Amino acid sequence: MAIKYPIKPWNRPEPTKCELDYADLTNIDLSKFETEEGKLELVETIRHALTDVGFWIVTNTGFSEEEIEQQFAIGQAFFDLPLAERQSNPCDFANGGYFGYRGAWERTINGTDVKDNMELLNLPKYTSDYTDAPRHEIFREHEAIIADFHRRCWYDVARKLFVLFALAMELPENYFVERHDYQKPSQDHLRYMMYHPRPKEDDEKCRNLWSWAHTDYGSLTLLFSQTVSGLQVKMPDGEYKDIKPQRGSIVVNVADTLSFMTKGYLKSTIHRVHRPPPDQDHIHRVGVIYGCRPNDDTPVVVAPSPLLKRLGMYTEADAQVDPSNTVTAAEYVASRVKAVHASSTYGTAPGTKFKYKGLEVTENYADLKETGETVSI
Ligand SMILES: O=C(O)CCC(=O)C(=O)O
Ligand SMILES: [Fe+2]
Repeated sequence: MAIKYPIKPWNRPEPTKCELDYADLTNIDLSKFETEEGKLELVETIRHALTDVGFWIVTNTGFSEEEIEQQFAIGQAFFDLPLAERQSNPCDFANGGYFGYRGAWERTINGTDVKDNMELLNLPKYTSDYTDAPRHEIFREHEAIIADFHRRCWYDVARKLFVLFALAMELPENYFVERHDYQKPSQDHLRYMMYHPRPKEDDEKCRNLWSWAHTDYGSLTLLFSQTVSGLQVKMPDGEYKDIKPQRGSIVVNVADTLSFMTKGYLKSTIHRVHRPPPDQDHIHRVGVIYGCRPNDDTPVVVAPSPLLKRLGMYTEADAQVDPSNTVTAAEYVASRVKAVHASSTYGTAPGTKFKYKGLEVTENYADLKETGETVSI
């Protein structure tokens, strides 16, 4: 059968020559996971890194550089399709749905006339629950490669990190794995993403931000390292630092539900995407991301970790919570997706809170220090 959607090799952009202030992130070398000794060493590393930034560099994940570049190439091929074709299978934001397509230039940014420059496509899991999920023809044609990549993001990377987190928190090894079972329905997705360069004058009107400061909604985000700079993480002192591209590695961060399940011990860290440095600000910035979320029916309750108990963070009230009467991961994520995406504007006033039945995060906000604004909490 003739190939309708050939995937052209992807040319990785050159790293910036500008000097940026990079965050010093702990490296988690997953090749060590395979031996008992190595695994214990990783647990020690994680134990020390758990509470620092909430962002790590994960290496030796089993993905070759070629496999990763192939995913960027698939993303690029999708974004090269005619707009009408890309626009099929839109996300059902009104109902909190996040599988499918979101176009760029659809929303204005926080009171300005500048439009959102971010375009994305989220693919659900390759399991029997999602056989009938709408998928663009290009993805069907390359399904074998994409499905393999999708599954390995979970089995080879997220699963191992969940084991390490559980051990570091003195929980049964599979505590988090069971709550994120790849075979069960969840909002996990593989994302191809593109930021379109915008005129300097437009960027200046929205603080040069391509993605507003935010936390992610699920449990873990796996961001395949890319060479166009811009991703910045908010450090504990409130300053933003850049994430240094490291070919072949994955930048991993904790998101909201995992933070709730650990009473904030694991930090859902605020990050943003800034207009890239001058030698890269004309490049279409392609991203490949795996967003990991708890199984849809997982109650968002605090894990009974002996560590949290010793720290006084797991309280009697946490022990009394009835899991059958609690917000589920699917409910939380859907309500947040709805709040952020089912709107014609993007970005909220500094310090705005998103609340859903007792779960609360600070919503897409510009940095208070930068704006000089204050909020009463
Ligand atoms: O594009 C990036 O580097 C980060 C994207 C991001 O933070 C997100 O999609 O949640
Ligand atoms: Fe994010």
